[in-house]
Amino acid sequence: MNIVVIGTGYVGTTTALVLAEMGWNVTGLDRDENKVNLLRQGSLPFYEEGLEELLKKHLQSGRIRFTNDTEQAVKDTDVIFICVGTPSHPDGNADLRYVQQVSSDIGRYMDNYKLIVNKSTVPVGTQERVTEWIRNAQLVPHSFDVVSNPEFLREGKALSDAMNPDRIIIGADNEHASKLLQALYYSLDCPVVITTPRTAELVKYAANAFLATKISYMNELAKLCDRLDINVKEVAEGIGLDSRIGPGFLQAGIGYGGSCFPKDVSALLQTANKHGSNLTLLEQVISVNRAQHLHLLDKVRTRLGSFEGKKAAVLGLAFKPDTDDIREAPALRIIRALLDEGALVSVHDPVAKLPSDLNRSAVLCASPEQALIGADAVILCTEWSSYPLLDWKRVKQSMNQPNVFDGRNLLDAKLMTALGYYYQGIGYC
Ligand SMILES: NC(=O)c1ccc[n+]([C@@H]2O[C@H](COP(=O)([O-])OP(=O)(O)OC[C@H]3O[C@@H](n4cnc5c(N)ncnc54)[C@H](O)[C@@H]3O)[C@@H](O)[C@H]2O)c1
Ligand SMILES: O=c1ccn([C@@H]2O[C@H](COP(=O)(O)OP(=O)(O)O[C@H]3O[C@H](CO)[C@@H](O)[C@H](O)[C@H]3O)[C@@H](O)[C@H]2O)c(=O)[nH]1
Repeated sequence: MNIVVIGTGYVGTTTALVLAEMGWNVTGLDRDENKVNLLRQGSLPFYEEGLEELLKKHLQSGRIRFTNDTEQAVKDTDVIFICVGTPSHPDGNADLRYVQQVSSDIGRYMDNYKLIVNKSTVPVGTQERVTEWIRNAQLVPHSFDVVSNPEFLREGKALSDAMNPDRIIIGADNEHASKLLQALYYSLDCPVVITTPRTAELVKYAANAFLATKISYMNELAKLCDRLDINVKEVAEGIGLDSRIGPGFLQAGIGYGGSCFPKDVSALLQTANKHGSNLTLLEQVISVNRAQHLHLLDKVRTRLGSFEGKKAAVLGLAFKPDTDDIREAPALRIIRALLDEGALVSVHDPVAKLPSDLNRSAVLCASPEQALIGADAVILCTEWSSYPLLDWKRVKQSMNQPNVFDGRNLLDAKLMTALGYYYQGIGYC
C-alpha cells in the first residue's frame, strides 16, 4: 500500500516516519521546496529529538521519499493523510485555506478510489466540507472516503507520543473506511474509538481545551498560594494523586503557549458562539492565560523598582523545552514588556532563536553564563533541563544583583536561597 502524507511540519513528518517504521511505503509531500530538499538530505526543518535518526534510517531503507509534485503523488497513492496547518483567523476562527487547497488538489488529480485521512485540527463539520471540496474539484467522478483522525502528539515528544498513543480516534461515516484505517494502524497497541467524523473533530478541541483549563486553574490557584504562603507544587502533588484528577498538566507557570492551545481554545469558543452556545469557562481560561506572565513581571518590578536601565537575563525562549518553536511563547510577551519599560534584555535558549522583530532590541547569547553577566535579574521562562545544572554559585559573581524569578518553578528554591539569591517562583515556591 502506498501512502502520501501532505504537509511536512511536525505532524506530517512524524506521521510519515511512524508509518514508514510500521513498514508502509510513504511519500511526504510539501509545497515548500526548501523543506522537501532538507528532508531529502536527511535533515529536519525543525528541532525534534529522535526524528532525524528515523528519517535517515528510512531514506536508506527506501520506505520514505519526499516530493513537491502533487499530481504525481496523488495519482500514485491509495491513502492520503492531510497534515497541513490550520492557523487562526484574527477573530479566532480556524483558517481552513490550506485544507481547502489540498482537498481541491486531491479532487483534481485523483484517478481511482482514495482513502483520505484528515489529521489536521479542524472545526466540527470540516469532514463534510472536505468531501464537498474534493467532489467539486473532480474532473471525472471517482469514489473516495474522508475520515477524521485527529493527532494528539506533543512537540518535544512527537515520536514517542505518535508511536505510543493513548488512543486512536477514527471518525468515519462508513465501516469500510474505518476498517481500512484500522488496518493501517495494525501495529499500534492502544484503545481505538470509532465514531462519527463530527465527534472526532470535537474530541480534539475538547481535549486541548480541557488541558488548557487545568493549566489556567493551577495558574489562578498559584496566585492565591502566593498570598497564603503555600507552595503550589505541593498542592499540585496533593490533588494530582487523586486518580480522578491525575498528575498531568498541573504545573503553574507563566502560561501556556505554542501552536496549538491558544489557537484551538479560541477556535472552540468560536464554534460555540456560532452555534449559540456559551463556553464562558473557556473565556476565563484564555483571559487568565493572557495575563499570567504579568504576575511574574509584577514580582520583578516589586524587587527592582523600575525596569528602566536594568538588565534582565531571560533564560528560555521556546514555548516549552525540547523544541525550537517560539509560536505564542510566553517568553516573548515577557521580553516585549521588559523592552517597552526600558530594560536591557539578554536571552539564552539552547535551540530557539529570537524572532526578527526582536533581533535588534534583545541580545541572544550563546550560553546562559554569558546572558547573566551584569544582570539585575534572571527571568526563567522555559524549563530546559540544563538550567538547574548551571553553576549558580559561580555565575552569581558575574551578576549585578542576584535576583532569580523562576517562571516555571524549575529551580530548587531552598538551594538558590542558600546560595544567596533572592528567589521567587510562581505560587510561593
Ligand atoms: N504541532 C503539533 O504539535 C500538532 C499536534 C497535533 C495536531 N496538530 C495540528 O496538525 C496540523 C499541522 O500542524 P503542524 O504543526 O505540523 O503544521 P506546520 O505549519 O508545521 O506544517 C504544515 C505544512 O503543510 C505544508 N502545506 C501547506 N499547504 C500545503 C499544500 N497545499 N500542499 C502541500 N503542503 C502544504 C506547509 O508548507 C507546512 O510545511 C494543524 O492543524 C495543527 O493544529 C499539530
Ligand atoms: O502543566 C503544564 C503543562 C503544560 N504547560 C504549558 O502548556 C503549553 C503546551 O504544552 P504541551 O501540551 O506539552 O505541548 P504541545 O506540543 O502544544 O501539545 C499540545 O497541543 C498539541 C497540538 O494540538 C496536542 O496534540 C497535544 O496533545 C497537546 O498536549 C506549553 O507552553 C507548556 O509550557 C503548562 O504551563 N503547565
